[in-house]
Amino acid sequence: MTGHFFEGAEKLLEIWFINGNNGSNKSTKCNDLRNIPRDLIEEVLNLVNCKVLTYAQSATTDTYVLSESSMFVFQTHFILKTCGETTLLHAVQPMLELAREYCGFDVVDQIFYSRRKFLRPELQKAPHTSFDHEVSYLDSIFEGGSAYVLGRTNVDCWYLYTLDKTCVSTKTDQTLEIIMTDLDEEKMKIFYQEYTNSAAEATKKAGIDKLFPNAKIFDYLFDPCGYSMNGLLPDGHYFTIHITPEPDFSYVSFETNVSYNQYQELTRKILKMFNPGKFTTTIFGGTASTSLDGQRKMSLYPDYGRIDHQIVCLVDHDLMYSYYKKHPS
Ligand SMILES: C[S@+](CC[C@H](N)C(=O)[O-])C[C@H]1O[C@@H](n2cnc3c(N)ncnc32)[C@H](O)[C@@H]1O
Repeated sequence: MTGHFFEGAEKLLEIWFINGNNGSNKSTKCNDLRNIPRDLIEEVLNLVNCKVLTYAQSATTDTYVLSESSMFVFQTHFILKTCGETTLLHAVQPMLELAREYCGFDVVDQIFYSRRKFLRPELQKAPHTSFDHEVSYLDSIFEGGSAYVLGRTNVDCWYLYTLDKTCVSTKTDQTLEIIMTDLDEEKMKIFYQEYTNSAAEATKKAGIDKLFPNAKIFDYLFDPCGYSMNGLLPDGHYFTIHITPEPDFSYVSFETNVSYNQYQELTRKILKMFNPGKFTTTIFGGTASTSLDGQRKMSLYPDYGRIDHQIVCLVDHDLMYSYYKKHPS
């Protein structure tokens, strides 16, 4: 394979912290990741090989649109999502040090590192050259890590690394991620500067602004093509969409932490918006949030066959992975 290529598949890292020193494991006002100076966050992002394109703050969240995807910083956790040939895991150790120094967070409550199988793994830089190398890297930092692979390793699969322990703060959290490939070429034209003048116009044309009408949207249209957006909802929830529209390796991801009861409807809207040939959904939930049981029966979509469907029950979280392929027309 030669010529232009971009690895859309993101590496996704989420780290939750607690203050082990105050006995109660409760965070105080000083225990806040948003206290880390912005220039130090940017230094960490340099190590990962990505740049900040836009930065904004809400009452609950600092949000960064990056040259390769996104970062969200909340009081007790952060989410870093980077694509291309970035070296996301180089952010782990520096972020642990910054969290200790500026926020008094001396204990990692939980970590989730996940990604889909890369299209071209041979282009990745260490430690991302294989999942085994990523696991060894994380094992050198954390104790009690567990590594999982879901889906078919010879077709399409999804990897996860997490800590095998009970957690304090993540039990009520939930996340939906939809990863789409083989996208509709007509729909992907929206995300080329040749057809669309600005990021705001792309957001409108695609209907992204209608997904959560009360969201504040931070969007970016790349030259000559490509699109990234972060959305902040008034209640502190987020959503984020990243688009690689080139037909030979098209890729779109959608992620949100809004509540479970919206997932079915949201997935339908996203499928209509992008019309992928294949997609996976991962639904992640703390065991204290609404049970995944309802999702299990609901997650069927008319134009698609569900090829794989796996449920993993971790110590404090349940995870549902599903892989779908469009029916031949
Ligand atoms: C950063 S965006 C979205 C990333 C996201 N992970 C995805 O693939 O859905 C990637 C798209 O922007 C294009 N692009 C243009 N200039 C870029 C740049 N300087 N850095 C990263 N991507 C760029 C790529 O070719 C690709 O189509």
